[in-house]
Amino acid sequence: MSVLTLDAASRWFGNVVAVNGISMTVGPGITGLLGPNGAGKTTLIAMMAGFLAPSAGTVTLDGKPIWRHTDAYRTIGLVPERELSFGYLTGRQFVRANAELHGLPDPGAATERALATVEMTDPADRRIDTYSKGMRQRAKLASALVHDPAVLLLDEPFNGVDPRQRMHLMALLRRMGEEGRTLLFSSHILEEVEQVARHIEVVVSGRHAASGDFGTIRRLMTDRPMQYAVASSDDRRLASALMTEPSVLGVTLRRQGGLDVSVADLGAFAVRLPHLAREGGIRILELTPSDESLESVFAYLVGGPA
Ligand SMILES: Nc1ncnc2c1ncn2[C@@H]1O[C@H](COP(=O)(O)OP(=O)(O)OP(=O)(O)O)[C@@H](O)[C@H]1O
Repeated sequence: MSVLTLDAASRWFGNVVAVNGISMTVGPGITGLLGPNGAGKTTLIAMMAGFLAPSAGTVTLDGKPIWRHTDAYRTIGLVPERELSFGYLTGRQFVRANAELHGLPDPGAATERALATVEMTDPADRRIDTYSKGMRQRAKLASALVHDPAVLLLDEPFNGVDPRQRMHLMALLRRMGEEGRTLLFSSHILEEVEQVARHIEVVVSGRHAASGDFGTIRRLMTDRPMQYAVASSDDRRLASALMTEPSVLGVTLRRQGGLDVSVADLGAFAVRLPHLAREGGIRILELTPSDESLESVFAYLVGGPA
Protein backbone atom coordinates (compact mmCIF):
# COMPACT_ATOMS: atom_id res chain seq x y z
CA MET A 1 0.00 0.00 0.00
CA SER A 2 1.60 3.24 -1.13
CA VAL A 3 0.47 6.79 -0.45
CA LEU A 4 1.52 9.89 -2.36
CA THR A 5 1.27 13.14 -0.44
CA LEU A 6 1.57 16.65 -1.76
CA ASP A 7 2.00 19.34 0.83
CA ALA A 8 1.68 22.90 -0.48
CA ALA A 9 3.51 21.74 -3.61
CA SER A 10 4.27 24.42 -6.18
CA ARG A 11 6.17 24.43 -9.41
CA TRP A 12 6.99 27.41 -11.51
CA PHE A 13 8.82 27.83 -14.81
CA GLY A 14 10.32 31.33 -14.93
CA ASN A 15 7.35 33.50 -14.05
CA VAL A 16 4.72 30.88 -15.09
CA VAL A 17 3.19 29.25 -12.02
CA ALA A 18 2.12 25.81 -13.29
CA VAL A 19 1.24 24.36 -9.87
CA ASN A 20 0.30 26.66 -7.03
CA GLY A 21 0.39 25.37 -3.43
CA ILE A 22 -1.46 22.08 -3.96
CA SER A 23 -2.01 19.73 -1.03
CA MET A 24 -3.58 16.33 -1.59
CA THR A 25 -3.21 12.67 -0.69
CA VAL A 26 -3.46 9.85 -3.19
CA GLY A 27 -3.93 6.39 -1.71
CA PRO A 28 -4.67 2.88 -3.01
CA GLY A 29 -7.43 2.56 -5.63
CA ILE A 30 -8.10 4.86 -8.55
CA THR A 31 -7.98 8.63 -8.30
CA GLY A 32 -8.95 10.85 -11.21
CA LEU A 33 -7.07 14.12 -11.66
CA LEU A 34 -9.51 16.35 -13.48
CA GLY A 35 -8.83 19.76 -14.97
CA PRO A 36 -8.99 21.74 -18.21
CA ASN A 37 -5.99 21.97 -20.54
CA GLY A 38 -3.14 23.89 -18.99
CA ALA A 39 -4.40 23.34 -15.43
CA GLY A 40 -1.08 21.87 -14.33
CA LYS A 41 -1.93 18.16 -14.45
CA THR A 42 1.16 17.13 -16.41
CA THR A 43 3.40 19.17 -14.11
CA LEU A 44 1.78 17.61 -11.03
CA ILE A 45 2.24 14.11 -12.41
CA ALA A 46 5.86 14.84 -13.34
CA MET A 47 6.51 15.87 -9.71
CA MET A 48 4.77 12.74 -8.40
CA ALA A 49 6.85 10.59 -10.75
CA GLY A 50 10.13 12.16 -9.65
CA PHE A 51 10.82 13.88 -12.98
CA LEU A 52 10.51 17.39 -11.64
CA ALA A 53 11.49 18.92 -8.31
CA PRO A 54 8.84 21.03 -6.60
CA SER A 55 9.84 24.71 -6.51
CA ALA A 56 8.26 24.89 -3.03
CA GLY A 57 6.44 22.47 -0.74
CA THR A 58 6.93 18.69 -0.76
CA VAL A 59 5.86 15.66 -2.77
CA THR A 60 6.40 12.44 -0.84
CA LEU A 61 5.83 8.73 -1.25
CA ASP A 62 5.11 6.98 2.03
CA GLY A 63 6.63 9.93 3.85
CA LYS A 64 9.85 10.19 1.82
CA PRO A 65 10.49 12.96 -0.73
CA ILE A 66 10.31 11.53 -4.25
CA TRP A 67 12.75 13.86 -5.98
CA ARG A 68 16.17 12.17 -6.29
CA HIS A 69 15.00 9.25 -4.20
CA THR A 70 15.84 6.20 -6.31
CA ASP A 71 13.87 3.75 -4.15
CA ALA A 72 10.73 5.73 -4.97
CA TYR A 73 11.44 5.34 -8.72
CA ARG A 74 11.30 1.56 -8.28
CA THR A 75 7.82 1.90 -6.81
CA ILE A 76 6.37 4.26 -9.43
CA GLY A 77 5.32 3.60 -13.03
CA LEU A 78 4.53 6.49 -15.38
CA VAL A 79 2.50 6.45 -18.60
CA PRO A 80 3.30 9.84 -20.16
CA GLU A 81 0.93 11.74 -22.41
CA ARG A 82 3.40 12.21 -25.25
CA GLU A 83 3.56 9.71 -28.07
CA LEU A 84 6.29 7.11 -28.18
CA SER A 85 9.20 8.24 -30.28
CA PHE A 86 10.45 4.68 -30.75
CA GLY A 87 8.13 3.64 -33.57
CA TYR A 88 10.87 1.52 -35.11
CA LEU A 89 10.95 -0.79 -32.06
CA THR A 90 8.54 -3.66 -31.62
CA GLY A 91 6.27 -3.57 -28.60
CA ARG A 92 8.32 -6.34 -27.02
CA GLN A 93 11.65 -4.55 -27.59
CA PHE A 94 10.24 -1.35 -26.15
CA VAL A 95 8.95 -2.98 -22.97
CA ARG A 96 12.14 -5.03 -22.63
CA ALA A 97 14.27 -1.85 -22.87
CA ASN A 98 12.52 -0.49 -19.79
CA ALA A 99 12.96 -3.81 -17.97
CA GLU A 100 16.71 -3.57 -18.66
CA LEU A 101 16.83 0.06 -17.54
CA HIS A 102 15.29 -0.96 -14.23
CA GLY A 103 18.00 -3.62 -13.86
CA LEU A 104 15.41 -6.33 -13.25
CA PRO A 105 16.87 -9.79 -12.47
CA ASP A 106 14.88 -11.49 -15.26
CA PRO A 107 13.97 -8.78 -17.80
CA GLY A 108 12.61 -11.31 -20.31
CA ALA A 109 10.07 -12.77 -17.88
CA ALA A 110 9.10 -9.30 -16.64
CA THR A 111 8.52 -8.19 -20.25
CA GLU A 112 6.26 -11.16 -21.00
CA ARG A 113 4.31 -10.67 -17.79
CA ALA A 114 3.72 -6.97 -18.51
CA LEU A 115 2.70 -7.66 -22.13
CA ALA A 116 0.26 -10.35 -20.96
CA THR A 117 -1.25 -7.99 -18.36
CA VAL A 118 -2.22 -5.50 -21.05
CA GLU A 119 -3.11 -8.26 -23.56
CA MET A 120 -0.42 -7.26 -26.03
CA THR A 121 1.40 -10.58 -26.33
CA ASP A 122 0.09 -11.33 -29.84
CA PRO A 123 1.06 -8.06 -31.54
CA ALA A 124 4.28 -7.73 -29.48
CA ASP A 125 6.57 -8.46 -32.45
CA ARG A 126 5.04 -5.77 -34.62
CA ARG A 127 6.68 -2.35 -34.86
CA ILE A 128 5.05 0.26 -32.63
CA ASP A 129 4.41 2.54 -35.62
CA THR A 130 1.96 -0.06 -36.97
CA TYR A 131 -0.12 0.02 -33.76
CA SER A 132 -3.44 1.81 -33.28
CA LYS A 133 -3.59 4.60 -30.69
CA GLY A 134 -5.14 2.22 -28.14
CA MET A 135 -2.42 -0.36 -28.72
CA ARG A 136 0.28 2.28 -28.31
CA GLN A 137 -1.29 3.30 -25.02
CA ARG A 138 -1.24 -0.34 -23.90
CA ALA A 139 2.41 -0.68 -24.96
CA LYS A 140 3.23 2.38 -22.84
CA LEU A 141 1.25 0.85 -19.98
CA ALA A 142 3.16 -2.44 -20.28
CA SER A 143 6.42 -0.53 -20.17
CA ALA A 144 5.28 1.38 -17.06
CA LEU A 145 4.22 -1.89 -15.40
CA VAL A 146 7.33 -3.91 -16.19
CA HIS A 147 8.83 -3.49 -12.69
CA ASP A 148 5.45 -4.22 -11.05
CA PRO A 149 5.11 -0.77 -9.42
CA ALA A 150 2.78 -0.16 -6.51
CA VAL A 151 2.02 3.32 -7.88
CA LEU A 152 0.92 3.94 -11.45
CA LEU A 153 0.54 7.45 -12.86
CA LEU A 154 -1.14 7.97 -16.23
CA ASP A 155 -1.30 11.29 -18.05
CA GLU A 156 -4.44 11.58 -20.23
CA PRO A 157 -4.44 7.82 -21.03
CA PHE A 158 -7.75 7.92 -22.91
CA ASN A 159 -6.92 10.84 -25.22
CA GLY A 160 -7.62 9.91 -28.84
CA VAL A 161 -8.35 6.28 -27.98
CA ASP A 162 -11.40 4.82 -29.76
CA PRO A 163 -14.42 3.80 -27.61
CA ARG A 164 -13.80 0.03 -27.74
CA GLN A 165 -10.13 0.36 -26.76
CA ARG A 166 -11.14 2.89 -24.12
CA MET A 167 -13.44 0.35 -22.46
CA HIS A 168 -10.62 -2.16 -22.56
CA LEU A 169 -8.17 0.30 -21.00
CA MET A 170 -10.70 1.25 -18.32
CA ALA A 171 -11.23 -2.39 -17.39
CA LEU A 172 -7.47 -2.82 -17.07
CA LEU A 173 -7.15 0.17 -14.79
CA ARG A 174 -10.06 -1.00 -12.64
CA ARG A 175 -8.42 -4.36 -12.24
CA MET A 176 -5.15 -2.78 -11.16
CA GLY A 177 -6.96 -0.55 -8.70
CA GLU A 178 -8.67 -3.59 -7.21
CA GLU A 179 -5.27 -5.23 -6.78
CA GLY A 180 -4.49 -2.51 -4.25
CA ARG A 181 -2.24 -0.37 -6.44
CA THR A 182 -2.28 3.38 -6.09
CA LEU A 183 -3.46 4.67 -9.44
CA LEU A 184 -3.82 8.24 -10.56
CA PHE A 185 -4.86 9.29 -14.06
CA SER A 186 -5.46 12.72 -15.49
CA SER A 187 -8.25 13.80 -17.79
CA HIS A 188 -10.16 16.91 -18.82
CA ILE A 189 -13.43 14.98 -19.24
CA LEU A 190 -15.60 14.45 -16.16
CA GLU A 191 -17.57 11.55 -17.67
CA GLU A 192 -14.35 9.70 -18.42
CA VAL A 193 -13.13 10.14 -14.86
CA GLU A 194 -16.49 9.08 -13.47
CA GLN A 195 -16.32 5.69 -15.16
CA VAL A 196 -13.11 4.60 -13.45
CA ALA A 197 -12.21 6.79 -10.51
CA ARG A 198 -13.31 6.17 -6.96
CA HIS A 199 -12.11 9.59 -5.98
CA ILE A 200 -11.65 12.79 -7.98
CA GLU A 201 -9.27 15.70 -7.44
CA VAL A 202 -9.99 18.81 -9.50
CA VAL A 203 -7.26 21.29 -10.45
CA VAL A 204 -7.75 24.59 -12.25
CA SER A 205 -5.11 27.17 -13.15
CA GLY A 206 -2.55 25.38 -11.01
CA ARG A 207 -4.77 25.39 -7.93
CA HIS A 208 -6.65 22.66 -6.13
CA ALA A 209 -10.33 23.35 -6.80
CA ALA A 210 -12.34 20.46 -5.37
CA SER A 211 -12.08 16.94 -4.11
CA GLY A 212 -14.58 14.13 -3.62
CA ASP A 213 -16.48 11.33 -5.30
CA PHE A 214 -18.21 11.77 -8.64
CA GLY A 215 -21.54 12.74 -7.03
CA THR A 216 -19.92 15.55 -5.06
CA ILE A 217 -18.08 16.97 -8.07
CA ARG A 218 -21.12 16.66 -10.35
CA ARG A 219 -23.28 18.49 -7.78
CA LEU A 220 -20.74 21.28 -7.46
CA MET A 221 -20.79 21.62 -11.24
CA THR A 222 -24.55 21.52 -11.78
CA ASP A 223 -25.37 23.74 -8.81
CA ARG A 224 -23.33 26.57 -10.22
CA PRO A 225 -25.17 29.63 -11.58
CA MET A 226 -25.61 29.40 -15.34
CA GLN A 227 -25.55 32.17 -17.93
CA TYR A 228 -28.10 32.40 -20.71
CA ALA A 229 -28.39 34.77 -23.64
CA VAL A 230 -32.02 35.64 -24.28
CA ALA A 231 -33.37 37.60 -27.25
CA SER A 232 -37.01 38.71 -27.18
CA SER A 233 -39.49 41.10 -28.76
CA ASP A 234 -39.25 43.41 -25.69
CA ASP A 235 -36.01 42.98 -23.75
CA ARG A 236 -36.62 45.72 -21.16
CA ARG A 237 -40.02 44.43 -20.14
CA LEU A 238 -38.75 40.87 -20.03
CA ALA A 239 -35.79 42.00 -17.90
CA SER A 240 -38.02 43.60 -15.29
CA ALA A 241 -40.28 40.54 -15.19
CA LEU A 242 -37.28 38.23 -14.81
CA MET A 243 -35.96 40.27 -11.87
CA THR A 244 -39.00 39.27 -9.81
CA GLU A 245 -38.15 35.58 -10.25
CA PRO A 246 -36.34 33.80 -7.41
CA SER A 247 -34.60 31.50 -9.93
CA VAL A 248 -32.90 34.52 -11.55
CA LEU A 249 -29.79 36.01 -9.94
CA GLY A 250 -29.21 38.87 -12.35
CA VAL A 251 -30.15 40.36 -15.70
CA THR A 252 -28.04 42.61 -17.92
CA LEU A 253 -29.25 44.41 -21.03
CA ARG A 254 -26.87 43.99 -23.93
CA ARG A 255 -25.93 47.11 -25.83
CA GLN A 256 -26.49 45.28 -29.12
CA GLY A 257 -29.89 43.93 -27.98
CA GLY A 258 -30.85 40.89 -25.94
CA LEU A 259 -30.27 39.98 -22.30
CA ASP A 260 -27.65 38.14 -20.31
CA VAL A 261 -29.43 36.22 -17.56
CA SER A 262 -27.71 34.55 -14.63
CA VAL A 263 -29.82 31.63 -13.42
CA ALA A 264 -29.56 29.86 -10.07
CA ASP A 265 -32.19 27.18 -10.60
CA LEU A 266 -32.39 26.02 -14.18
CA GLY A 267 -35.47 23.84 -13.68
CA ALA A 268 -37.56 26.67 -12.25
CA PHE A 269 -36.27 29.14 -14.86
CA ALA A 270 -37.22 26.80 -17.72
CA VAL A 271 -40.78 26.58 -16.36
CA ARG A 272 -41.19 30.28 -15.54
CA LEU A 273 -39.73 31.92 -18.67
CA PRO A 274 -42.54 30.89 -21.07
CA HIS A 275 -45.15 31.91 -18.47
CA LEU A 276 -43.61 35.35 -18.01
CA ALA A 277 -43.37 35.83 -21.76
CA ARG A 278 -47.01 34.85 -22.31
CA GLU A 279 -48.27 37.05 -19.46
CA GLY A 280 -46.35 40.04 -20.81
CA GLY A 281 -47.20 39.41 -24.46
CA ILE A 282 -43.46 39.06 -25.19
CA ARG A 283 -42.05 36.70 -27.79
CA ILE A 284 -38.86 34.78 -26.95
CA LEU A 285 -36.70 34.77 -30.08
CA GLU A 286 -33.64 33.01 -28.74
CA LEU A 287 -32.42 31.25 -25.60
CA THR A 288 -28.87 29.93 -25.55
CA PRO A 289 -26.51 28.91 -22.78
CA SER A 290 -23.53 31.27 -22.94
CA ASP A 291 -21.02 29.66 -20.57
CA GLU A 292 -21.05 25.96 -21.27
CA SER A 293 -17.28 25.78 -21.63
CA LEU A 294 -15.48 23.43 -19.32
CA GLU A 295 -13.23 26.32 -18.30
CA SER A 296 -16.16 28.29 -16.92
CA VAL A 297 -17.39 25.28 -14.95
CA PHE A 298 -13.96 24.80 -13.50
CA ALA A 299 -13.50 28.50 -12.84
CA TYR A 300 -16.68 28.37 -10.81
CA LEU A 301 -15.30 25.48 -8.78
CA VAL A 302 -12.17 27.43 -7.95
CA GLY A 303 -14.29 30.28 -6.63
CA GLY A 304 -16.38 27.79 -4.65
CA PRO A 305 -20.18 27.56 -4.59
CA ALA A 306 -21.97 30.87 -4.10
N1 LIG B 1 8.68 23.46 -19.13
C1 LIG B 1 7.81 24.46 -19.07
N2 LIG B 1 8.20 25.73 -19.29
C2 LIG B 1 7.33 26.77 -19.22
N3 LIG B 1 6.01 26.64 -18.92
C3 LIG B 1 5.55 25.40 -18.71
C4 LIG B 1 6.42 24.25 -18.77
N4 LIG B 1 5.66 23.15 -18.50
C5 LIG B 1 4.41 23.59 -18.29
N5 LIG B 1 4.34 24.94 -18.41
C6 LIG B 1 3.13 25.78 -18.23
O1 LIG B 1 2.52 25.41 -17.01
C7 LIG B 1 1.09 25.39 -17.14
C8 LIG B 1 0.56 24.01 -16.78
O2 LIG B 1 0.95 23.07 -17.78
P1 LIG B 1 0.65 21.52 -17.70
O3 LIG B 1 1.19 20.91 -18.97
O4 LIG B 1 1.12 20.99 -16.42
O5 LIG B 1 -0.95 21.51 -17.72
P2 LIG B 1 -1.94 20.32 -18.08
O6 LIG B 1 -3.09 20.45 -17.14
O7 LIG B 1 -1.22 19.04 -18.11
O8 LIG B 1 -2.41 20.70 -19.51
P3 LIG B 1 -2.48 19.81 -20.83
O9 LIG B 1 -3.59 18.85 -20.59
O10 LIG B 1 -2.79 20.84 -21.89
O11 LIG B 1 -1.12 19.18 -20.98
C9 LIG B 1 0.79 25.82 -18.54
O12 LIG B 1 0.55 27.21 -18.53
C10 LIG B 1 2.09 25.52 -19.29
O13 LIG B 1 2.24 26.37 -20.40
